[in-house]
Amino acid sequence: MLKIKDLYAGLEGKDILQGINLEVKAGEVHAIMGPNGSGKSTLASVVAGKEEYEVSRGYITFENQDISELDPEERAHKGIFLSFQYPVEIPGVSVTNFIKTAINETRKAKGKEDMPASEMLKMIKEKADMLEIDRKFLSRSLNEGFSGGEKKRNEIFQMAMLEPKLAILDETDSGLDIDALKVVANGVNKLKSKDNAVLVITHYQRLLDYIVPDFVHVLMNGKIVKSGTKELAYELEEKGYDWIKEELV
Ligand SMILES: Nc1ncnc2c1ncn2[C@@H]1O[C@H](COP(=O)(O)OP(=O)(O)OP(=O)(O)O)[C@@H](O)[C@H]1O
Repeated sequence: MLKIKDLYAGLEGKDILQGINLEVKAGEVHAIMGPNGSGKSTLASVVAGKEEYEVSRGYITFENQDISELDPEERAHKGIFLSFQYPVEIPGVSVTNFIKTAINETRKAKGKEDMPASEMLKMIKEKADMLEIDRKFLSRSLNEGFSGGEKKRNEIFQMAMLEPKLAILDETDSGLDIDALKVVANGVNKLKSKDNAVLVITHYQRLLDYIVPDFVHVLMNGKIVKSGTKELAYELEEKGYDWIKEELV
């Protein structure tokens, strides 16, 4: 589904990513871990196509199509979803209206009509129930005065509604209390199928107890320096990153 080959990318002429190789197949969950500043969020942003980032070498393909030149909306329409590290506030636009617009824009890009209102309403109810989201929450202005946990819950609601092929979750565990963490993980797990994939960026092994990864990768200085299974996440939790740095010398 997603193939990243020898990717060098960054900002203002400086490469933060220094030769990333990664393949994510349909049905797989990959976790990216690594010390602060190693390039995890940059990788998420580059895959999602954030405009300030430039690719200087290598390529990214999604479903066998080079997406390196596509803008973020086109990538979203193809089914790539990135949860925002710092969600924007949009006063006057409710959670529900925002997602309705997003869904209909995606349909339009595929040449489909708007989703009928009754179908949309049914889907909103289903997904809100699944994620234990209060109905009152749905009519609030997007992210305005949301607590950290509410922001995350809203992101997962957006993801559940959009049903992306590739969901990239960046720092999803920050600010979540343990119950909210379970709800978020539950949402991700319900989205999981043999046809879609999840890339989850996290600092803590804890989240991976709930969203169980097939592969764990360690990013350091813009490179994937080690890959393994979920056991690697336990090892990192216990030992930190220094032992990997020592292995690399
Ligand atoms: N907009 C920016 N301008 C300048 N430097 C940036 C910018 N965004 C990222 N960087 C730099 O790129 C490097 C990688 O940052 P990135 O946010 O990708 O790391 P990260 O692994 O997600 O870190 P953390 O775990 O702290 O969230 C850092 O040194 C950071 O300072």
